[in-house]
Amino acid sequence: MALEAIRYREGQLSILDQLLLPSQTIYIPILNTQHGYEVIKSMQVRGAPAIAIVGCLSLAVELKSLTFPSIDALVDFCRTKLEYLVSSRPTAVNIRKAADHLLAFLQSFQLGQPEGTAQAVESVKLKLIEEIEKMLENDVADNVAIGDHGAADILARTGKTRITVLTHCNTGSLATAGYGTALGVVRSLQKQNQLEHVYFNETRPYCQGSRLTAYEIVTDKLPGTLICDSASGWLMQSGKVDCVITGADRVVANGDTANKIGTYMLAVLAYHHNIPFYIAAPVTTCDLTISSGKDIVIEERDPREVTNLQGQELSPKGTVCWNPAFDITPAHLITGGIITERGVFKPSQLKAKLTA
Ligand SMILES: CSC[C@H]1O[C@H](OP(=O)(O)O)[C@H](O)[C@@H]1O
Repeated sequence: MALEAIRYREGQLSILDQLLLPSQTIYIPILNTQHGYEVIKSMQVRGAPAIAIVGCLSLAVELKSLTFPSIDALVDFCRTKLEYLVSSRPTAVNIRKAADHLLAFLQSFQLGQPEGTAQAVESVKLKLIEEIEKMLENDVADNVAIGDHGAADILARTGKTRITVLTHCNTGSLATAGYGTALGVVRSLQKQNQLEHVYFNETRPYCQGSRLTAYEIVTDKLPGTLICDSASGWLMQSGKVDCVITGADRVVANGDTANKIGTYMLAVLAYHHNIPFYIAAPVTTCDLTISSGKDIVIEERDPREVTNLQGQELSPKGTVCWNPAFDITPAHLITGGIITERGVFKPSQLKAKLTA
């Protein structure tokens, strides 16, 4: 069983420091939203679903030790903390959607009794904490459904009984509450004894593939091979790859998708080689408020993440570097479809299917 990115037991939250994997397995206690913000910003915890869950759980942990004079005061406190957490990383939408959901949840009580007795305020606070805690179980269940829907679609589309997958970045138990999204599809194929092989990209510069996905593949004894990002085209040209599946940080209304830098390159290569390209993501990663990918904010990170490798200077001082953390894959290149817990949808169908 792969390591847990998030540990939440008896109201205590800790996260696996993914900057230290695979050489060290260190869990960091998270006591409040400031800690939550810092570990998300530094990418000690990362992955669109995991970011949302850790951010919101850090609020739940902070709330436990606090009391509020009124429901208005509780709502104002939570709004301030959630907006701060949302500002930690701009591209993944999950934490934005989770914050909006929790604020709407709170406001449903506020309308009734903005002041409220001390007992009523405490009761609303505890209900909010329960609502946040449900995010953990919901995410794992969503990922298993994504995995099973994706496996069924690929088997039907290819007519094959054993599937070889190419994937990018880390989308497994280290990016979610468990099982994973694109790597969840790999796990479902393996569960059904229909995984021939999974090739996974190192995913420079953060190396989510060579450090994190490799960790999950080795731990779960999956038939996998690590490749350099630059080997992706040559592998596809070999004819070994039946499908390419990646995760997502934000899928917008027309199906355009933001994901780890290098995803667009894979989609273009897959299109050239006529290999189905899938995005695997829970509905919590879909943002119908944005009509197309041109309006998605792409996070740019410290160039030293490129010019340094685990503290080793790779490039001479003065090297100019551009380090976008994500890119946008246009819907027409997502030829396999968007795999969600509700089913696999053509990009053009997504909005209608999610609003039906
Ligand atoms: C299921 S994780 C989704 C997504 O998040 C990763 O980005 P990061 O490691 O920078 O948080 C990557 O884009 C994954 O595909």
